[in-house]
Amino acid sequence: MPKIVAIHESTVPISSSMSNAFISFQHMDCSIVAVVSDVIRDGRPVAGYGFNSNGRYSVGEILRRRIIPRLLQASPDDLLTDDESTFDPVRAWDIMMRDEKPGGHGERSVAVGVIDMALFDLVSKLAGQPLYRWLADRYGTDEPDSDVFVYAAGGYYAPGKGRRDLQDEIKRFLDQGYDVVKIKIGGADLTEDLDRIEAVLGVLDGEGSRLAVDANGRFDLDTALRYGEALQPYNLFWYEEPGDPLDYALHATLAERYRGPLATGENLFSLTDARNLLRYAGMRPDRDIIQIDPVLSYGLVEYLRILDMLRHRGWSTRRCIPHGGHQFSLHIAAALKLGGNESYPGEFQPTGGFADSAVIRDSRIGLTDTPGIGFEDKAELYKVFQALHA
Ligand SMILES: O=C([O-])CC(=O)C(=O)O
Ligand SMILES: [Mg+2]
Repeated sequence: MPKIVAIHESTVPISSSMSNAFISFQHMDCSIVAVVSDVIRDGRPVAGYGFNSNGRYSVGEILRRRIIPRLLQASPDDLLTDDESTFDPVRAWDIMMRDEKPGGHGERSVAVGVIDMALFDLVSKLAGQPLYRWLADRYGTDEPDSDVFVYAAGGYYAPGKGRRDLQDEIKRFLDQGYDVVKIKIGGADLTEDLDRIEAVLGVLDGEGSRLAVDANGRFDLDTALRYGEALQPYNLFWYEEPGDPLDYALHATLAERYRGPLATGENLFSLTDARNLLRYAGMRPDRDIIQIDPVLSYGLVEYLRILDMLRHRGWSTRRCIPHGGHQFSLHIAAALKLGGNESYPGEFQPTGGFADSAVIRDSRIGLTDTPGIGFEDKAELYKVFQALHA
C-alpha cells in the first residue's frame, strides 16, 4: 500500500519582458511541487511533479496553509483506489477541497491544479506508463492520438518591437515547424493592430486561416464588435477572449455578429463556469474553441468533469484546445482526443514547452514514452524538480 511521505513546494520565476493587452509578464512566477511517495525505484523514492500554467501567479500560501496539510493529515488509505494498489487523484481532490465553499474560483483552483498534476504524474509513473497511455486506458474511448496539433502563440507587445521584429518572430515559428500562429491584439489601437495583422499575413502567404488573434479580455462590447467587423474579412483561425472572461452576454452578442470562430475559456476555472459559458455566451459547437486550462481550473479531475458536460451538451472534445503550452495538457490532448494544444516557443521557461527532443512538423507534435508526464525529458525543468526534494 503506497503512501505519500512528503509534499515539497516552491516558487520559480517564469518572467519575460513581453505584454499582452492586459498584463506584463515581468513579475510572472509559478508554484512547483513534488509529491513524494514511499515507493523506491532505482534507489530513489518515486515522486510526482506539478506546476501551474502561466497567467496566474504562484499559490504557495494556499498550498502551504490548506491544500498540502489536508493531504498529509488524511488517513493514507483515503488517498488510495479501492484495491489500495495506487493513489486515486479523484479521492485526493475531495480531500484537497474539504471545507471549501463553492464558487469564487481563482487562486484556489490553481493550487489544487498544481497538486493534481503531480498526482497524475505519480500514478502514471507508478504504473510504468506515459500519462497519455494511462489516461486513454482509463478515460479514453479509443487509442490515443499519436500526435497533437500545436500552434505557436506569440506576437506579444514589447518595448521597441516593430513590424519587422514581429515578422521575424513569426518566421522563426514557421521554421520550427508551426503552420498556425497567434498574435496579441488590443494592446494598441485598431489601426495599429490591423497593421500588425497585415505584417504577419505577409509571412503567412496571406492566409488568415493560419492566424489567430487574442485580445486577452480587453474590449468592451463596442470595441469587441468594431474589431470583429474589421477582422471578419481575414477569415482568421480564431478571435480570442474579446471581452471580460465572465461577460457572457458580451460574448453572445459578438457571436451573433462575428461569423468566424471565437475562442475563450482560459480564465474560467470550474465546471460551473464552463457550463455557464455554454449556456449563456452564445458558443457555437460547429466552430468555436474552448480553451479551459486543466491546471488553472482545479486540475484534470475537474477537467474530466468539464469534458463530460461538453459531451452531454453535444460538443466534441475536438473543440477544446487548452491554454498553457506544457507537457501535461499535451498528454491530455492525445489521450482524450482534444483539438490540440497551445505552444509558446521559448517562453515561460523552465516550465513551458515540451520534451527537449520534441520535433514539430506540419504543426503537429508527438509524445515520448517516458513514464508519467515525462519531465525527465526536459532537462532544465527536471533539474528544478529534483532540487525540490534533494
Ligand atoms: O498572454 C497570455 O496571458 C497568454 C494567453 O492569453 C494565451 O496563451 O492565450
Ligand atoms: Mg489567450
